[in-house]
Amino acid sequence: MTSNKVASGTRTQGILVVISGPSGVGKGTVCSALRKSAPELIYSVSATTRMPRTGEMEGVNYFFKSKEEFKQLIENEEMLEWAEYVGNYYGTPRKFVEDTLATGKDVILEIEVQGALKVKQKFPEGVFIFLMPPSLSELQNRLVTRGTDSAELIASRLSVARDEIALLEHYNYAVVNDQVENACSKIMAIITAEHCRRERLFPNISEWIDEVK
Ligand SMILES: Nc1nc2c(ncn2[C@@H]2O[C@H](COP(=O)(O)OP(=O)(O)O)[C@@H](O)[C@H]2O)c(=O)[nH]1
Ligand SMILES: Nc1ncnc2c1ncn2[C@@H]1O[C@H](COP(=O)(O)OP(=O)(O)O)[C@@H](O)[C@H]1O
Repeated sequence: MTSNKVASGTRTQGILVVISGPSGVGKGTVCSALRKSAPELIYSVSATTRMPRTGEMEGVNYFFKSKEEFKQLIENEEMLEWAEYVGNYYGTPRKFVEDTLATGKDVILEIEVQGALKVKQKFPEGVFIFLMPPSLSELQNRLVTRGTDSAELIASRLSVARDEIALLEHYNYAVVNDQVENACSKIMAIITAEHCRRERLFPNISEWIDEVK
């Protein structure tokens, strides 16, 4: 990975990377693989009103909140974005994201599509990556295989997925999650390319070119 410390020694803002896509596409799986392979990326832990699943830990998977607590966070403007998704609230704590970006580190948000589009309004300079399933039938297989949802909830997630895929055009990149390793490699390539594009490697490149002329 590239460093966000520019040659002159000035620290620049990190990149906000938003990984989104329909439920069951593999956002959680891909992000936990990235967490292992690219520990320099910082993951934002969301708040939610949904019940913890077996093995999930407070502050690691989510900050678990009651509906009242969640509404209070919204009122106090502590949420960068929030969305209601299949009957529960999910949101990104604002301060952690802003403080981490200010230290020059890249932050990953793994969030659903409505929330991603709200973040885009506040951080248009972010990198918005839509994780695509290889097909709708494979998406259904993954939701069934995961075994966390009832048939009714799976049908509801699939119906939401069709509307979400229609919003692909608002994203900077689409990555098909065929194999987890492929998806991770593509995401890492995108982040590296974005660093290069923002001239993080040679932020003073024009001065340097003047010097060699
Ligand atoms: N808008 C928004 N969506 C979130 C946030 N955190 C998680 N999500 C999304 O909410 C959806 C439901 O998450 P979850 O209940 O963990 O189910 P799963 O991802 O389908 O296993 C997923 O699409 C998550 O990516 C958040 O902070 N904001
Ligand atoms: N590339 C892949 N190929 C096959 N199965 C996958 C792949 N990525 C994820 N899965 C499986 O699909 C299911 C949904 O993945 P998950 O990460 O929970 O999705 P999301 O976070 O987008 O809701 C899980 O059972 C996971 O093991």
